[in-house]
Amino acid sequence: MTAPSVLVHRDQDLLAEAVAARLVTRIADAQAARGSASVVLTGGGVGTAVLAALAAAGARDAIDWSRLDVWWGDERFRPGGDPERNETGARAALLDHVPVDPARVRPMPPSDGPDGDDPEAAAERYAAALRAAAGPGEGPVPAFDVLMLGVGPDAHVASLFPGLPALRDERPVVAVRDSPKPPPTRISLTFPSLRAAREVWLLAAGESKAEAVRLGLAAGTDLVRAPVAGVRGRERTLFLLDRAAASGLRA
Ligand SMILES: O=C(O)[C@H](O)[C@@H](O)[C@H](O)[C@H](O)COP(=O)(O)O
Repeated sequence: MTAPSVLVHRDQDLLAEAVAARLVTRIADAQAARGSASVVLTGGGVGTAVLAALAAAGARDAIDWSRLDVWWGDERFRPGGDPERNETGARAALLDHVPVDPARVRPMPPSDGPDGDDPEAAAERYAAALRAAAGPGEGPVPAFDVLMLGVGPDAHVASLFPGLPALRDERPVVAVRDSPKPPPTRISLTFPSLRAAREVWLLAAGESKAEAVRLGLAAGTDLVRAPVAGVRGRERTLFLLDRAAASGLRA
């Protein structure tokens, strides 16, 4: 686990553009080094703004989209195409506009998918897909090149909410019921899977995130109270913020 570095940009628009530029470089570097790259997407306002900024960036063509694996850190357990699904937002913002290999885009199963309305079975299915994609010596999930996460004002990340049992679950992917943020039923990677990433990028914009960001960086934060403090990359952890989200940090 790596100690986080903090980068602050002026506002959410600039943050999204800067993260999109960083993604181009990160993905192209990983493809040069290992032949392909893997990213884990997040829903939420900033995460989706980053994807839209990437779609609009001329430099996006520096990515070989056909050699990119796309995963999600969490998903709202809703029918395919539902506007609440993180997948739906990511497709509209980016994936529908670039030549990704459809077989390498791995959304979490919807509630009308192969397992029907059974989020536990859907979580197991996603865990099996991750296991199958993991290389030798990588464990139950791949060593993702970059994993992006939003954070809630309550300091949740992915669908790991304060106080819920998913925080202590060692399985790679779990069903979450009773999420305090609607919709109540979700699927989420757990801490061990999130921590398998080479790089973790925590994205936050706006004053409402300032306390969660502060807790995420403070020493000794209780992970049950502030899950954001529990996610670190194996090689690098970045907190990518706008000024308002960074306003609780000491200069
Ligand atoms: O399902 C969700 O709610 C998202 O996956 C969630 O993890 C989100 O990323 C954060 O809550 C930040 O969301 P905003 O950027 O919209 O505040």
